[in-house]
Order: sequence, then structure tokens, then C-alpha cells
Amino acid sequence: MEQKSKEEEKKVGVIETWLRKHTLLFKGATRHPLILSIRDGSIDIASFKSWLAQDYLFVRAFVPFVASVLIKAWKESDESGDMEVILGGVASLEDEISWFKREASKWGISLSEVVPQQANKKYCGLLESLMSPDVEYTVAITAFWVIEVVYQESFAHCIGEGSKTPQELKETCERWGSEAFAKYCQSLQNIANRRLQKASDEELKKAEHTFLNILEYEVDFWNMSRGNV
Ligand SMILES: Cc1ncc(CN)c(N)n1
Repeated sequence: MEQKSKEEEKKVGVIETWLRKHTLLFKGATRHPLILSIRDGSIDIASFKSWLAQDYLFVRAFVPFVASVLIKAWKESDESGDMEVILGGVASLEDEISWFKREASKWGISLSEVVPQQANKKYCGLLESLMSPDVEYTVAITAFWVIEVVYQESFAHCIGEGSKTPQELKETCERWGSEAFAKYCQSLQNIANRRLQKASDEELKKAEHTFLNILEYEVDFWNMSRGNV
């Protein structure tokens, strides 16, 4: 793909430029066969249950990561509104954890017995490395946005026009596919874009590397559940 000049990137927004440049990988993470199988109704429920159990563990590790982004916003942000957006994210994770517990009990999953699989451990390890105070706010908020937007784009696809998502999975898809979640992701994207526009070349490079890393880890995360097909 053609290289964009820095001036062009500023006008379009760094994230939009990356999304165009890395369309294939982004599609790989947001149109994974597991998601497509939810949308067309062919999903194997064992795969869904496996994803649910692993994601519960992931979300527990995601909470301290989001808290670390909040601390970075407090210390480094040039806009006070960032904190409110991130705080909203922390607050909604409490509800999300309760939802996972209810959903797990609905499907007969004992969450205390779930063992993290390799791809999950690796991804949680990445989250932990991103919590380091050495990781700049710009890189951390970009990571936060991409983690959230992968789920938003994926699950919105399952409830879009023509979807045959089974009734019992619709609530899951609504959780991340809703308009409200899309708006929240847009707020995160706006913060990340604002920061990236002012970032040094070195910071930009680190943020793009993290963006790509996360997309790959998301694909691996979906793949874990496919092992059950
Ligand atoms: C693996 C994964 N990625 C993203 C999300 C959305 N918070 C999630 N729950 N799990």
C-alpha cells in the first residue's frame, strides 16, 4: 500500500490510515470463523462455552489494565475529559464480570475450574506488559481502543442485517454490538487519534506495533475456541 505523508495522516487520522493499511489483519480479527458461525447460526455451542469461560479470565486481567490506562490519563493527558471516558470503561467492567458469572451459570460452566489456555495466558501477559509505567499513555490508550473495537466490530456483525444468530446468543452479541458500545469505542478512538496526531515518530511506531500485536492476539484468542469444533 502507498505510504502516506505525515500531513496526510493528520487530516485523515492515524487510526483510519492504519485501518486501511492493515485491512486484512483487522478483518481477520473481526470476521473470524467463530464470529461468522454465530452470525450464520452454525455455531457449535461447545465452542461458544469455551470462548465464554476463557473470556471471563481475560476480562479479569483486563480490569487492572484499564485501571493502569486511567492512571496514565490522570498523569499524562492534556484533556480532562479522557478520564471520564476511561472511568466509564472501568465501571462497566463490573457489570461485565457479573454478566459473565450469570451467563456461565446459565450454560453450566464452573468458572472457578476454568484453566487459562496458552493464547489467553499470552494475551494476559501482553496486557500486563502494557501496564508498565514505561508504556506511554498514547500507546496504552491505543491498545485499549483496539481491544474494545475488535469485539464491537465482531459482535455488531452478528446482529446486523440478515444475521441468523441463535436467540440464546443474542444477548452476548448485544453486549458488544450495541450502539452504546459503538459510541464508547468511538470516544476511545477519538482520544487515541488525538494523542497519535501529536506523537513522536518513535511513539507512533510503538503504537502501531501494539495495534498489530493485539490484532494477532485477538485472532489467536478466537482460535482457542475453534479447537472445540
Ligand atoms: C479477548 C477479548 N478482547 C476484547 C474484549 C472486549 N473487552 C474481550 N472481552 N475479550
